[in-house]
Amino acid sequence: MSVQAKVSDVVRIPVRPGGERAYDVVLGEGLLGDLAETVAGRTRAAVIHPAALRTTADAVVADLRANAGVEAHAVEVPDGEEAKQLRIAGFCWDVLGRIGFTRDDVIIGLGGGTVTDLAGFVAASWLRGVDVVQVPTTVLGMVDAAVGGKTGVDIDAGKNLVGAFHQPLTVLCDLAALATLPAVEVRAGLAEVVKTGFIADAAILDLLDDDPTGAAHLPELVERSIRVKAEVVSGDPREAGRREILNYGHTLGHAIEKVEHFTWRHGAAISVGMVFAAELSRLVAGLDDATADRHRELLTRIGLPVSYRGDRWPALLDAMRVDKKSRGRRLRFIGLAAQGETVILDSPDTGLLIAAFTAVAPGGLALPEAP
Ligand SMILES: NC(=O)c1ccc[n+]([C@@H]2O[C@H](COP(=O)([O-])OP(=O)(O)OC[C@H]3O[C@@H](n4cnc5c(N)ncnc54)[C@H](O)[C@@H]3O)[C@@H](O)[C@H]2O)c1
Ligand SMILES: O=C(O)C(=O)C[C@@H](O)[C@H](O)[C@H](O)COP(=O)(O)O
Ligand SMILES: [Zn+2]
Repeated sequence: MSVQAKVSDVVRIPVRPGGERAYDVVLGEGLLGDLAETVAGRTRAAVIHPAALRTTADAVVADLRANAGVEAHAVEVPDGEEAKQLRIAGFCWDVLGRIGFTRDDVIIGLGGGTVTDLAGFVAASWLRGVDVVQVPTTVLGMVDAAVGGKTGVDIDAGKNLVGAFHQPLTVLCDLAALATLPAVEVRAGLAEVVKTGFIADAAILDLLDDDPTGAAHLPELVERSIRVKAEVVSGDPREAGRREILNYGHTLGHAIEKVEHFTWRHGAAISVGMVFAAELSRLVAGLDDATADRHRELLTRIGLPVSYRGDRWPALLDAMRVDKKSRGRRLRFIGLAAQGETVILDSPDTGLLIAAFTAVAPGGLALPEAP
């Protein structure tokens, strides 16, 4: 495989986080060829990637060596959430040490959200911060993970609990990469697209109603989602306030991921989390029935899960307490008062939390009996 030439129109979406690096998210087909120009002048590049993208990574390395004069190295990491581990960050740091990576060298994150999160974290921590170019190759990576500078790894105590904010140099979303993406991964990415629809851009939901596979409108869905994320992150890069809306569905979603030992896809977990958030919003924020019901209907049509085991409630509640939105002993959720109108649900009553969870637990809660 060789790096493709540019074949289509390119859209540039600005991310302008005040006080932090400004950059563009570039969206089009055949963008890998842009990498040589982007990193020209650097001495070294480390291309962090999973096995599934080995051929692409090798082609990028060859291109950077031949056309940018950069000493490029492929750094292969485990697949999926297995990559987002301190042990794997340690492996990457060892490689960087071995190849003598300096402050003006550049890391390239080539892969799904797990890889861009890991590569971003390695870049944030190596020598206290080096540049990273994000090249997301999944729907989820393009519409969400690679944009906005949240980087990190999972630990036993929970999801993304160790990390840093570190904005990339640029984000290259090459839609051609999605040709090899398995359908189950497309569906997982659509969960974040649906999230963006409910919190901000209702047109997204209409496009998915029209074709729940996403295929008919994929470039538009990706572009619309990136535009929302870019706008939110530009206004609040360090999540001091409004950026929290991007966490819609994530409080329960991340808890499910933890309880399932990170074997669930992120998109699948937040799909259940959004149905729960919608039920809670119906109970405490006056969300209308049509919008609340639309969550379950649309996510089901896409093929995403909308329910979870009732007997796991105590473990989920424990996991939610270390969510980054929690303050002291207060659990906080992102809710919806209406389509596109987010609200903070601060310390909802336990009975209402249980009522909302019961709506996503088909067999009921089946809590352990009191001794
Ligand atoms: N930093 C953020 O703001 C942010 C936002 C959303 C999600 N995330 C994180 O993103 C992660 C999920 O990302 P994901 O859904 O992309 O999962 P992923 O990175 O595990 O990728 C999914 C699978 O697709 C494979 N793959 C990737 N690109 C491919 C391609 N083009 N062709 C074929 N196979 C390919 C991968 O090897 C993997 O097996 C989670 O860890 C989540 O927490 C981060
Ligand atoms: O970019 C954000 O901000 C988000 O919350 C986007 C989420 O989709 C993403 O899963 C993020 O990694 C969650 O962040 P966390 O701070 O809850 O770990
Ligand atoms: Zn997410």
